[in-house]
Amino acid sequence: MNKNTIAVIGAGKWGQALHFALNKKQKCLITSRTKREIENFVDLETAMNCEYLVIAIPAQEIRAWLKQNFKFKGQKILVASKGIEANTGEFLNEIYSEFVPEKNIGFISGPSFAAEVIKGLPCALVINSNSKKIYKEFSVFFPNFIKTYYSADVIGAEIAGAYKNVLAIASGICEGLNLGKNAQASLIARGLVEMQRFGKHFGAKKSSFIGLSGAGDLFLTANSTMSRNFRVGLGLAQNKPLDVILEELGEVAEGVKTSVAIHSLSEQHSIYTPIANEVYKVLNGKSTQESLKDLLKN
Ligand SMILES: NC(=O)C1=CN([C@@H]2O[C@H](COP(=O)(O)OP(=O)(O)OC[C@H]3O[C@@H](n4cnc5c(N)ncnc54)[C@H](O)[C@@H]3O)[C@@H](O)[C@H]2O)C=CC1
Ligand SMILES: O=C(CO)COP(=O)(O)O
Repeated sequence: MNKNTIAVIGAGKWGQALHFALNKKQKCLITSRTKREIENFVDLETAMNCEYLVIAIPAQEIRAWLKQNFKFKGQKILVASKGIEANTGEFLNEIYSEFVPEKNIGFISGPSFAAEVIKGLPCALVINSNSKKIYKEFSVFFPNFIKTYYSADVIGAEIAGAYKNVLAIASGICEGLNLGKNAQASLIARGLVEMQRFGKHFGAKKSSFIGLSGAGDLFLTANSTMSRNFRVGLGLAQNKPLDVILEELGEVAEGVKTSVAIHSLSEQHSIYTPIANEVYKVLNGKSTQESLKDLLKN
């Protein structure tokens, strides 16, 4: 393993933006499945030998990717994905725990559209880890336009980052149906309460939901057409079939699969999650008007 080296794995929108940011203060490598014309692009083996790895591949792909490619040699990992595995309902920290010891892993969260980070625009993010050492070591890599905070609430940050994608779909539907700003603010505020309730069940701290990882990322994503999840909602409001919406999008919208995970986890654990459940149902064919009626019922 090469000491003091860092690589980003996954050269999608977020991987490339993180690579841009992390390449400011020191050399940062990047790799992906297909070769890209990006500065410091390397093959997977070279990247894997770095001491620090930032992994930015979609949540649903992580388990298979780790099984196929990952060999733990003492690397420190920063997970940049936001989602919950649909077919198991497992959180990403649970999946990673089979491959990486807890003291070697952190999760990055907070409001961060890749398109703004790659322009060097300022933002504030949270590195969540059970080890403060991981925060300290990764935070020195970040450039001065990104302020980093520490939190030990891994599950809170994970749930907030994953849940807000589902709520952004709901907010996109609200916008697409022209329900007005009152409705949208109500939806977002109740969404925040809902994700907090869901999180509490799994041991998350309330403070994570009112900070950058929760409210910060939710307000960003649920209010902007820059969000892929929000755009999925806009498409659903126009009665476009989901496969057409996703084909047009051409990038990952994690909320689609995460809604499946939240739906099954909330049924299994009897957690009241009305907004996420309606998103799940609309994604499975329920009309948006019917869904609105059901959400307005007492
Ligand atoms: N784009 C953004 O603004 C932000 C995205 N994220 C999260 O980062 C994650 C990645 O998102 P984006 O980069 O934006 O998506 P993207 O759709 O732009 O790119 C996904 C990348 O993952 C790679 N990939 C897909 N399946 C793979 C597999 N089986 N093995 C290896 N690589 C695979 C693709 O080749 C592609 O490079 C998502 O969980 C997303 O929620 C988090 C914060 C901001
Ligand atoms: O997580 C994000 C911003 O923090 C990106 O959101 P989308 O995946 O909806 O574009």
